[in-house]
Amino acid sequence: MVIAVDGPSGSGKSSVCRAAASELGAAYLDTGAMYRAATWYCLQQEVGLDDHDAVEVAVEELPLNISTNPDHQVITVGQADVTEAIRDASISENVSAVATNPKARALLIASQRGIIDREGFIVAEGRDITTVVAPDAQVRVLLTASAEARLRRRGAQLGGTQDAEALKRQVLDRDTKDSAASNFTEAADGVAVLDSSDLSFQETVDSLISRVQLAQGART
Ligand SMILES: Nc1ncnc2c1ncn2[C@@H]1O[C@H](COP(=O)(O)OP(=O)(O)O)[C@@H](O)[C@H]1O
Ligand SMILES: Nc1ccn([C@H]2C[C@H](O)[C@@H](COP(=O)(O)OP(=O)(O)O)O2)c(=O)n1
Repeated sequence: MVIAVDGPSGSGKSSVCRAAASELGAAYLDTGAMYRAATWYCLQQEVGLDDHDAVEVAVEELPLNISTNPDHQVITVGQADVTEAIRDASISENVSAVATNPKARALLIASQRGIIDREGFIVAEGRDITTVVAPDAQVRVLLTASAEARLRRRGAQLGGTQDAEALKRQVLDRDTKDSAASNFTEAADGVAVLDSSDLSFQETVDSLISRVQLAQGART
């Protein structure tokens, strides 16, 4: 069974999907981490992010490894453990350049489909999982939250280190740029909306799990 979750920045995708996968005993795939790792690699190789062809080449040779264990997330690029580094503000502010590169997307999407097929029982989250990567997923959810809730959550998550302007760039402005590559603001046909604005973290996890259990019941 494949559980596909999309949504804007700070809606809770990574934390909610990781917790739900852990409770369900499923694998977990953070596709945003793959775009972040690709961006880290481009910056490390000093590839100009506006140079589309150079970004393509870099993503083609990207030596990426991403774990699918929800309880132990490790992301490596070659020998470098980039698990922490890809969350840096410098990556958040540059990642849209890779995410809006069509060839880079095609390469990463192919890799994501390979991981999903290999795992079988998996919660995969991002921006285009319900629509492009795994449109046939048995559970398809658009996880949303108000802009205010998303800014507040991201600010708290980063320990109050970012000022309001920086947070806006990393959350709202990035969503605007990313919208050019995929539509994650409206639910496509057959995709259920889960609005987490007024839910606690655990209520959001429980809501996702109950949708999975409903789908599991429908299959037996
Ligand atoms: N329903 C919720 N209520 C309160 N906080 C939440 C909720 N969902 C997520 N969070 C918190 O918001 C922060 C951002 O969530 P994250 O999973 O990183 O979002 P995304 O992957 O969509 O960008 C995390 O610290 C997370 O624990
Ligand atoms: N399936 C996906 C996943 C992420 N992206 C892009 C959009 C985002 O700016 C980056 C990083 O995604 P990530 O989910 O880590 O971002 P947030 O944690 O939600 O802020 O990758 C994408 O285009 N398609």
